[in-house]
Amino acid sequence: MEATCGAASQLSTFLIGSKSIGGKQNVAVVPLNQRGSKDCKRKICCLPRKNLCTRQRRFDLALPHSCCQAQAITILESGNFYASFNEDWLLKNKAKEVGSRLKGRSIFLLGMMGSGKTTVGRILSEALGYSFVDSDAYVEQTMGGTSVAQIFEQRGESFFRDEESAVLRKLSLVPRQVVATGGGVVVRPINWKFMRQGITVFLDVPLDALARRIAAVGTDSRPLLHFDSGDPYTKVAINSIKISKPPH
Ligand SMILES: Nc1ncnc2c1ncn2[C@@H]1O[C@H](COP(=O)(O)OP(=O)(O)O)[C@@H](O)[C@H]1O
Ligand SMILES: O=C(O)C1=C[C@@H](OP(=O)(O)O)[C@@H](O)[C@H](O)C1
Repeated sequence: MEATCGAASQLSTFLIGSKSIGGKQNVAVVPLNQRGSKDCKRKICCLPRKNLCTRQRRFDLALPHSCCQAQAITILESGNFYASFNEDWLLKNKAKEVGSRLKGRSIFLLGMMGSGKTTVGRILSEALGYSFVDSDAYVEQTMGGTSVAQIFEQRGESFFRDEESAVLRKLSLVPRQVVATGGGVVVRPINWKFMRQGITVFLDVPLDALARRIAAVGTDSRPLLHFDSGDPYTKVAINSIKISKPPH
């Protein structure tokens, strides 16, 4: 991993309710799957207010109280995606609400491995009438179908990051897309320049939920978790710490 490791205590600063990801401020944050939270005005999404080019101004798309009472958003927690109907519905409705304000600007979804960038990205793109692009899949395509795991194994992470940045540069020029990025995209400062041509949204998912999901699907497509020791929680936590550290 290119980013250096830091103390575990730094994790919460970056991931829990924070708007600072990879050392960058003003990333829209979407807390998902926080079962048991008492905050009924939980934000589902924060985007810049009015002029979406103005990064300092924000508005919160708070869930209606009635939705929270029905515990709609907590339904997704559990790793049981079959129970996701309500969150799917909420996401689509929020997309309709903000769609016209986006004015065609693309959305870049950020988040840890397993945070749901691909899952949410597909739903969001459909609701917005945008195209959906998975940046990992795009890199694989440019490499003639070589999988991300193979690229890591054969060429190393740095090579993958170069390819990823090249892909993001291209994507940053295209409007009306929802882009699911790779979990480690934040470690290269240049990537922020590309992604901020659109709107960056961080999917904020607690570590235990991430670990459960990764454990359920395995680490085959996630080479950064291909180290021997540790249960899924430990692996996800270690990786989170690495990419949460601001780049030098
Ligand atoms: N909100 C959610 N609640 C429960 N499981 C989810 C949720 N979003 C995604 N998942 C599951 O977690 C796994 C990883 O999701 P994925 O969208 O591939 O994440 P990412 O693209 O961020 O790595 C998949 O098995 C997916 O079905
Ligand atoms: O750190 C990254 O950039 C990567 C994260 C993973 O993607 P997801 O975040 O989509 O799981 C996986 O494809 C690969 O390890 C590369």
